[in-house]
Amino acid sequence: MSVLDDIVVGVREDLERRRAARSEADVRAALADVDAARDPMPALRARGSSVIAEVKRRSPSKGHLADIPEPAALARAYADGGAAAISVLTEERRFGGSLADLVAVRAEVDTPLLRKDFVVDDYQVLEARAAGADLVLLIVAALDDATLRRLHDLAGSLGLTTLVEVHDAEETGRAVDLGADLVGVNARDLKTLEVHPGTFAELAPLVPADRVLVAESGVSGPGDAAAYVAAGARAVLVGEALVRTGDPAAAVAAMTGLVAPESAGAR
Ligand SMILES: O=P(O)(O)OC[C@@H](O)[C@@H](O)c1c[nH]c2ccccc12
Repeated sequence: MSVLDDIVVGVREDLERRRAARSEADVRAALADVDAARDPMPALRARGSSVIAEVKRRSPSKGHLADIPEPAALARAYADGGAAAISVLTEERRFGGSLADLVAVRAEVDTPLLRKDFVVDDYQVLEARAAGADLVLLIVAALDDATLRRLHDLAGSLGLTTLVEVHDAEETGRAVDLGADLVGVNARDLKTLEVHPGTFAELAPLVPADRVLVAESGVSGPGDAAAYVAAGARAVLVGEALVRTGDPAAAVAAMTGLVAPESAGAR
């Protein structure tokens, strides 16, 4: 079993526990009480790079990254640094997150929020919106086409933006065919956990220029961000480098507003 398959097994167990405690009908009823979802696309399409800053305590590949006793305080720093969106990892077993983190961050900032998890079931999309998320991640490698489309449509019907994550050419084709406006290229292969920094430049030309590309994983600072921007990224999604620095606001600001040099291939 690949690492991804293994993670999804645990995610399904956890989600069935939550569904037993709170019915889907209850979650749907709660949707009436949340503010309309914020649209992250105008900021992501604007000139100059954007940062999607992640609240991440640990990962299967790196182990412990940061304690983050107060996710809201970290999110405040990200917002102050000019993050276009904030990603909150809600997976519990491997990443040490929870939906409670998302709720806490939502109460603190007005920035668009991404629920970063292994979404495989309608229930998770509904609970994301009910918790105040504005975006959800859909990982192409974890979903068959019918499920990918159903989750994408459900998210759209709730006003959620989907970040559709790919790590090879086949998955990129599936994301493009789906009509995904926001495509994330994850340099970390979730099947092996290896990082391949060249993946972004390989896959970017396969994505039509009207879509917004996000470079995900292994971005350690402005130099990496600039390289991705030159290869066609409008945004970088950064976790580890931001949760480990002493000044997350400054770190976000340093990766924001970068523009591709004239010589870079326009997408
Ligand atoms: O901490 P990094 O290397 O900056 O990576 C952030 C983000 O890309 C990574 O957390 C991630 C990308 N896609 C995911 C899917 C599930 C869990 C986590 C991820």
